[in-house]
Amino acid sequence: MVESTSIHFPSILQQQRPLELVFRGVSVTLDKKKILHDVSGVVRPGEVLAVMGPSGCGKTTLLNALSGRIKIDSGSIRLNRENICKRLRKKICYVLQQDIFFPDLTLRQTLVYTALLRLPDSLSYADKIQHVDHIIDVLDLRRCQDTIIGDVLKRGLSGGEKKRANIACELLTNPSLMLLDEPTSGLDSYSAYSLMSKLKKYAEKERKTVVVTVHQPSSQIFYMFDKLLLLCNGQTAYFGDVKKVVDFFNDIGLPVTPHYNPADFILEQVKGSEEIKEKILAASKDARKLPDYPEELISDCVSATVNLCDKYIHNFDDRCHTNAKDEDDSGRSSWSDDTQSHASSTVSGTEDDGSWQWPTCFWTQFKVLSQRNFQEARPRMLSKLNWVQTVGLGLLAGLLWFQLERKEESLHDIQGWMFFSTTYWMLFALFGALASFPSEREVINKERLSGAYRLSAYYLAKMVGELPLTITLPTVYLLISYPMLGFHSPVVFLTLLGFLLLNTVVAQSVGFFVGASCMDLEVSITISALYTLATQLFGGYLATNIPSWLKWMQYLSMVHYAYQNMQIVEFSDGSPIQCSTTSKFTACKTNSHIPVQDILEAQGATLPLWANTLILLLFLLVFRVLGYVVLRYFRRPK
Ligand SMILES: Nc1ncnc2c1ncn2[C@@H]1O[C@H](COP(=O)(O)OP(=O)(O)OP(=O)(O)O)[C@@H](O)[C@H]1O
Repeated sequence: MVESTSIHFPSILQQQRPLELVFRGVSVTLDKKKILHDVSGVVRPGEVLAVMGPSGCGKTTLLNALSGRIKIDSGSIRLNRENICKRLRKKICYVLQQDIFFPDLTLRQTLVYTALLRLPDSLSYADKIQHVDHIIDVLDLRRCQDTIIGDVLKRGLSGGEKKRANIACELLTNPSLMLLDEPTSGLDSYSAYSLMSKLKKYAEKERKTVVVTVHQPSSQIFYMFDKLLLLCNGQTAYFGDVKKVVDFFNDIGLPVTPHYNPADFILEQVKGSEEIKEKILAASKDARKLPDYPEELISDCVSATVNLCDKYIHNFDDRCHTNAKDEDDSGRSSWSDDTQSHASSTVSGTEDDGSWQWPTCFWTQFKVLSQRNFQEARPRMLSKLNWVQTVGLGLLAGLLWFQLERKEESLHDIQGWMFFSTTYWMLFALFGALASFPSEREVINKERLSGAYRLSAYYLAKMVGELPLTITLPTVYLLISYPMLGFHSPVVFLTLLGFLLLNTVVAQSVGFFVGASCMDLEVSITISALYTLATQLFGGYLATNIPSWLKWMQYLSMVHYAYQNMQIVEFSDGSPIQCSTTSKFTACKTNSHIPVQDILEAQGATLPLWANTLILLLFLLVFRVLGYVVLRYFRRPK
């Protein structure tokens, strides 16, 4: 980390007001299990509060509560004496324990897209890029800026680099309050120290309020914190100055062994016997009566004891109004328009304007997300393996049905090629969309929770950004196989291609809808397999004598419509099919060629081209809308 580099924010981002965080008597129950009981603390601008405690004591739950991601049963969480609300949440950034990114994007691309989405439109593109460069230098990420983020399958950034990348994304927006869940986990001692000292300097210099959860800090890191909140079974075991914690333990008869890391010592105590835990918790309760216990944790600032708070109110802009007004404002804010997200680090141009604003307009969000979607999906959708598969199958299909004659004897083969082509691209698109969804969902959820963009902008961008990639491979496949079949009409080729692509895009919508609806990948694969196989059975090629009571099923088969359309085009506009001497078509008794209608009826087709197309478009619309509704109302990020 570049120690000498301080953080310079563009002037528009410097308008952030320092925030004092006060949480008092916070209790949280999850799934009927009491996780936090009466936890209190205060962190002032420029201070770093460390939340420590054994695994499972409720550190992450506390950060979730402070960020507004989970509801509290009782108590209050206030920023500058104001109950936390939607408007204030945008000033909070929450660096999650997990590093959630698109694995195929480079670090620089990730940061640039974050800046373009989360910095206000009033900043120019050049300023945003300059700011990204600056943050890259501050967090000493220049050497790895062009490395992909990576995941378990692809090597990319190291664990420490990912952690810093995670923080860099949040720092970009110059948040007033930073909540960091175990930022040093997985780092070596030097990197951990370096990161914490950078955060400490940042908090001091920029008057930021920082809360971090840590597991086992070194003593060097431990004394870097200003305040400590020690949790034991979800209760406060100690809250106060870090420098006084040793005295606290000494005073209750648990003296810290000399030359022993105090952080290790106190953690061992709160993991000790029930008797010791009781002793510590009782002493912590008694400490609330001591004169140096923060006043704002004793009295309720808003309700009655305004005088106590006056001491702090002068430090801050008194534009922070009462809670009632705020809730009223936020209820009417545009935030509720398109997202259910709350915790955010987004910066909008002006402060305290009473309503929530997206950092960028819809058009910017759509443009940036389309670009990002294209860049993120390209390596996945146009991977070497997919090229090999497409070219290989195009050649194989071309060789299998090579130079087919336009005779009744070849009819079944021509139809076989059409049916294979439609079903193959249906499966490819549907399962492709399904497989990409679980990892994408995590990133979207994180970004929706941070209030980075409208869901509608993301959704539209996803459709548009991926479209060129979705249509590339089927086009190549058709370009290879169609001429090999011996068919040469460019008009027929283009029309067939149109229907093949429509079928592919419809299948992708179904995959996206199923992926969005099912949280469990196995369930979504099973549902998709059932649907696609049923769709094939009722497509009109495999079974031509469908029992009348099951006939309705073919109307749910998207392949049915695409396959029928391909036949209508090929047999109407291409060269006609010659009757055989022993033709099964009655029309061949008087005709030398099979009428198109007879070919279609033999396959159970009844609808004209326009009707099949309209139904395919309806499939597309319905599944796209359903996918949006599911994400908007049923799969809200929590
Ligand atoms: N949604 C939930 N429903 C029920 N229990 C939960 C839920 N989320 C967390 N818990 C439980 O709450 C307790 C506190 O979890 P939390 O993740 O806050 O602990 P932590 O101190 O951050 O742990 P660690 O240090 O291991 O990350 C744990 O016992 C956990 O199993």
